Amino acid sequence: MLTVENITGGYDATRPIIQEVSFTVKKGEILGVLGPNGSGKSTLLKVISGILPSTNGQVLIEEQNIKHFSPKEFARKMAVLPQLHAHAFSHTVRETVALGRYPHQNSWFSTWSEQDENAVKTAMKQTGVDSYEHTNLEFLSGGEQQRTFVAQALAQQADILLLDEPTNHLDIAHQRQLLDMIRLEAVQNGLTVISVFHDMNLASLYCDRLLLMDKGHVKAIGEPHEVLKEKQILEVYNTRVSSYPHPELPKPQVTLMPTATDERESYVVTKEQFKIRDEFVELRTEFPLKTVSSAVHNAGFGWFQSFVNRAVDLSYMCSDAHEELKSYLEQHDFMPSNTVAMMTAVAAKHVVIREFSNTTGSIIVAVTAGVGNAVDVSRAHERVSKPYIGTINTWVIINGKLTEESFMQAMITATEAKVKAMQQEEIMDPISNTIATGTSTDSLLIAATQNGTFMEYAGPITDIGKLIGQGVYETTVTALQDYKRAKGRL
Ligand SMILES: Nc1ncnc2c1ncn2[C@@H]1O[C@H](COP(=O)(O)OP(=O)(O)OP(=O)(O)O)[C@@H](O)[C@H]1O
Repeated sequence: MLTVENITGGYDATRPIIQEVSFTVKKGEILGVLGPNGSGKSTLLKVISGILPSTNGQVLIEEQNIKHFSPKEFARKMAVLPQLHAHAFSHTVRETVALGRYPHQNSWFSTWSEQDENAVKTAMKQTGVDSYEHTNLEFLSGGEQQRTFVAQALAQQADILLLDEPTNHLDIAHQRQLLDMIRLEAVQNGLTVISVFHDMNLASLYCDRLLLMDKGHVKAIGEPHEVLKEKQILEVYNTRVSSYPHPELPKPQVTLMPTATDERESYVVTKEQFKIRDEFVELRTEFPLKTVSSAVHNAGFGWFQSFVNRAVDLSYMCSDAHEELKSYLEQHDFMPSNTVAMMTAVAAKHVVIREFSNTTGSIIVAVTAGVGNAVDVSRAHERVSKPYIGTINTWVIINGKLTEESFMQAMITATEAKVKAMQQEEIMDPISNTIATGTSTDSLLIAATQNGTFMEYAGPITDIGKLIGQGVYETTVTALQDYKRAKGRL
């Protein structure tokens, strides 16, 4: 365990750079150090590693003050990758890495052991520099040089590793490779790591805890979600960020919010922009719309400029509907990465498109309703049969600026309105013989221009919620009546 106790220090005793810094790092833990330029991150590492003096406080390794270690003893405890290297360009990669073995030798290179050899070879392999071990550093790229210096620090086989921007110069693949490897060393071999990062997202992904420096002081220390708070980042960096979850890991990620004004002009989507083709309904917009949907293609949140509701034959069967739909979009001149698409068994000509407005703004609702597969969701557990095609696809396009909360509430409001329409039209679940709440494959899309009226909430008592409720209900009722008419039931 490394303990930093109330450390104050810097380059000049009369002007301490870091002040009263305290924290502990457990064995096998990775602590990421963040902070703006000049906040004292590198200075902190230099004071911890004894390169710079402290005027107050102490650094302890396993409860022993580092001042009591001999230089070689200390080097076996702690290895340092500095931010700026004294580039020994005339050395080969192997020679540079071998320098890391210095603390393990009695006299300079005279006792090169098998253990030294193995440590150098392993470190070169771990960092992927073994293939150019005999090349002089001057002939390597910045990233390759960086990895050689990391290899040197690893070859030192110290218990604690201090890294100053280890991913400097590295491409995304080498960033991942290096940090995966360091994480593995921490988890499997108990390597303790303190590393300076500029990239908050990488730090969040790979570190157990983060320490945020501000003007030489510790502003915050804790797990990534405790440190990467929007307000805290704004205070320290004077920069607005937005935090979002990593898609696979419980690690927050942040994205920069530019101060530059939005170049998009104010614009609205109108009903006339919808086109009904033979095989699909399409909407193409001038600017991307922020969208959340359960569509087949590009579900979830995103920004998209074209929207497709494709009619397929009742017998449509495909082992990979995602791929098939993607090539269909390409064939029909849609850019798949910029398009949300869903499928229906209802002919495109049966789509019902309506525009609704009140003082808050306007929305357009488009519904295709096929209810051959109607289900009462509260009785669905009684079913064993596989679903067949018969889907209600609902689009709600909103001229306004929604929060994420409103997007979610808009989905609930629209779903409730659809259920009410099913009730109104007495659409039955043929198996339970109760009123259906939808079909087993319904899809919903909410898309907003993100300019115009700010809509913080979209529940039924808000102006926008009222529009969605009325709009989805009335449009769905009409679509259901059309469906019945088409089936000759009315
Ligand atoms: N060699 C030096 N002599 C005197 N002062 C220095 C020296 N190096 C840095 N400083 C000062 O110490 C302060 C902190 O610098 P430090 O390098 O620790 O910041 P940092 O957080 O690592 O910044 P960066 O993100 O830019 O690498 C700065 O105000 C800087 O001017």
